[in-house]
Amino acid sequence: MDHFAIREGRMFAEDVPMAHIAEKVGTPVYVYSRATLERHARVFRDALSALPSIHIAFAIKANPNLAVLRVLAREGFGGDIVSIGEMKRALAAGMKAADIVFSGVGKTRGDLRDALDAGVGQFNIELEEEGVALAEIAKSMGKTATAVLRVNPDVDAGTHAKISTGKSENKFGVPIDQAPDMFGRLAALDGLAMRGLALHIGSQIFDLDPIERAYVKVGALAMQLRGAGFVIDRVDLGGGLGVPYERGKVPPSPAIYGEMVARVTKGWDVTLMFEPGRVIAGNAGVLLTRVIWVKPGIVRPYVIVDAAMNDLARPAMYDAWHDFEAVLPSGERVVANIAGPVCESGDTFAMNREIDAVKSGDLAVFRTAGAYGATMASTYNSRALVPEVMVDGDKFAIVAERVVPEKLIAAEQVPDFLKD
Ligand SMILES: Cc1ncc(COP(=O)(O)O)c(C=O)c1O
Ligand SMILES: N[C@@H](CCCC[NH3+])C(=O)O
Repeated sequence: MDHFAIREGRMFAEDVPMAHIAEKVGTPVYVYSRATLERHARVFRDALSALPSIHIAFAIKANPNLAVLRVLAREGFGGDIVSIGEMKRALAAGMKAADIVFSGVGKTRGDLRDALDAGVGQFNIELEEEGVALAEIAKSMGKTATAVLRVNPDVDAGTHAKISTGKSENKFGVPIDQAPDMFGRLAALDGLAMRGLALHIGSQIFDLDPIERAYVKVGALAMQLRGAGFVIDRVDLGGGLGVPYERGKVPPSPAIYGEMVARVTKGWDVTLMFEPGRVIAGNAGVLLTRVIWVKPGIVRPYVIVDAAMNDLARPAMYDAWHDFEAVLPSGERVVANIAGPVCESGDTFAMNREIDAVKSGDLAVFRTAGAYGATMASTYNSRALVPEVMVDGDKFAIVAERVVPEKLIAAEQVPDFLKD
């Protein structure tokens, strides 16, 4: 069921007309559907229901909005964090510290201390020195940190180069051939309880084969370590499942993924942990925008919208596709380019795309913008920070306000030495 559907000629978010949100909040604005988020959380959980023991930690980087995290906390999800800022958000949204997994290659000693202090449930160690530091800090605090070693299985996830994380040249995880000895050295440290392994080979993955190959490698390593006498009671399988950005390009469903996981991990006798981000939030949000001008071009017209690369960075960063649809479609279609107002040629959402015909003042949405959308927004060109709205049936609420230039200017100062 699509919660951003055209009914009686106009687009709704659940039961709220999109035009109503634009009128009340202005544009550009991210619009999230609570019902979609809940459905995605349940579909993902149900897909793993055959597994004996699981823990799902939403990858907070995908969408750290407090209301979004609150919905997922109520669905029993923990959080996968990569910063103390994300930890603070997870806790503020009602996730339990024990359900938080701390990933990331650049946790500082201060980060490790803050996370231990808060009672974070699992540390995914990305290099030996980090593990040694974690052990020392935990010991000095009279604590024991529960940890797993993130391995880099050297598998190509077949995704965009900038979002691949499991190849040997990527910065993530320790080389799998060095993992057995490193695990042994870390397991011997006071202050650290090494309990298993983690991996995550990339994002927006459409092919389950590389994921399966990576899981098989990590499973074999887990069994080898257990055979050597180590306690291995958890394996964190990461996230990465793709979503359909473009009609007709459909990734493997969570159910198919769940069947593969059940088959590959049979007999592992561990708690399996998952860190889904995009698959939960991606299609639970759209970016609502208004057409400023339609500029005749030499080759094609440019539809200039009031959203820009600072609001939705994915097209500029990864040449990513986001479907563009009019809120009041006339049925007429045109081929056009779509661009934002930012002073960069890269501020282009689509080139030579067949889209709904739109004119100045019309509303439209970029779809599949609920993950890696608002969270990657900036204020480049001194534009306001884009606001976020959540819809729940026929109600909606602003869940992040538009941060206007006056507020941004108020956080800056001209120093005394420049005041004369
Ligand atoms: C360690 C880790 N876990 C989980 C995720 C979430 O990935 P996705 O949003 O593709 O599910 C990422 C991002 O790629 C990640 O780096
Ligand atoms: N930000 C990326 C995904 C990165 C995933 C985090 N490791 C995207 O928008 O597709």
